[in-house]
Amino acid sequence: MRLLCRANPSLRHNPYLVRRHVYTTTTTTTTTELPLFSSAWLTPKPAPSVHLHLLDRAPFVPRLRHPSSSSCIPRAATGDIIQDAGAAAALIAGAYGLVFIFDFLTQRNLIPQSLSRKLVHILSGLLFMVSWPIFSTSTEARYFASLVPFVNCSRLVIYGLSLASDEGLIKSVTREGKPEYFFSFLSHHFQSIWIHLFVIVQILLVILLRYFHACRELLRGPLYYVLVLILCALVFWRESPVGVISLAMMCGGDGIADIIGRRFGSSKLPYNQQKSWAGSISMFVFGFLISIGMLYYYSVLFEFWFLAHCPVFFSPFLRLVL
Ligand SMILES: Nc1ccn([C@@H]2O[C@H](COP(=O)(O)OP(=O)(O)OP(=O)(O)O)[C@@H](O)[C@H]2O)c(=O)n1
Ligand SMILES: C/C(=C\CO)CCC[C@H](C)CCC[C@H](C)CCCC(C)C
Repeated sequence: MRLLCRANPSLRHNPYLVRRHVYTTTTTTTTTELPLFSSAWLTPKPAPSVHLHLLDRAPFVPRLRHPSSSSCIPRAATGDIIQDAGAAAALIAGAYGLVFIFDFLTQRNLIPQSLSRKLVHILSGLLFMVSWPIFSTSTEARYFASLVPFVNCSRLVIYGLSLASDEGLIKSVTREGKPEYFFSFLSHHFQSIWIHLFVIVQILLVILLRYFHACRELLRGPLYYVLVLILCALVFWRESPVGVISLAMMCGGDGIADIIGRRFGSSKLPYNQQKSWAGSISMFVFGFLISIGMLYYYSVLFEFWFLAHCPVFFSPFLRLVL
């Protein structure tokens, strides 16, 4: 990432890569940039005082919270809430659609179940991450976004515990739709009361599932997967490359390792006969390429915004030809 920033200095000012707080007072404006991998990435944003007003780091539409606003605590505007709720609803529908499409393709024997599962694995996380910019720039946006994997998490738990049945989901995201045993753990860094609550709920859930001890495969890989999506959305969101790179590696790299490894993985790793050189190498190569692609996607989005509001020579496209 440091290399990326050195190669393209404008990335340093990218809101997706660099946490950048801008505070305006009645007399002064202060800008603070944190080092790319500082632990301060995870620290809570300082609470605005009576004289401080947060300027959203908006990639698309920058908005200044007016000093004249009745409340000094930044709250999501109604427009933001409608936008975020709409985006979350659209993505939840999209997730149902994705599972439905791959179930349909598997039912028709157009693709094998193992490929269907890996394509759902690759596409759902990457599409989820690609769609983050449709959420508003309010501080609450990440909570709305994390509703999408949370709804899917609930589906997995409900069907995994056999409280209800959804053959389409089971066929699209499991190996053979057969029950398996479950075990798990969860521990991470968190920054707000909501995230603490989320972790407590998840830990209780894990204890409950361990107690029942007879859970389906839905409660292993797919459950870990959606938990990581929730975690990355809540903790890193669009503000840090850590979440983007983690999801690119988990969704893209790991999914492609399976597809390549199964086809060209005759030469196995010496310490693990389940994994091949072809699979492991493609995990790193494709994971790296997808990470770069995702970071570039976010940097280009920001530059488009910049292009609309700043002198044209900041455009990456014009920079290419100048
Ligand atoms: N580094 C890797 C990773 C995966 N694979 C191939 O992909 C398959 C699935 O690997 P993995 O994704 O780790 O397994 P799971 O998704 O946990 O389960 P499943 O094997 O049922 O897909 C392996 O059996 C192997 O053929 C590989 O060759 N090399
Ligand atoms: C098969 C999977 C993991 C095991 O290797 C992936 C399980 C995926 C979930 C059941 C569905 C997740 C949906 C995403 C949270 C949102 C996708 C949104 C998008 C717009 C399609």
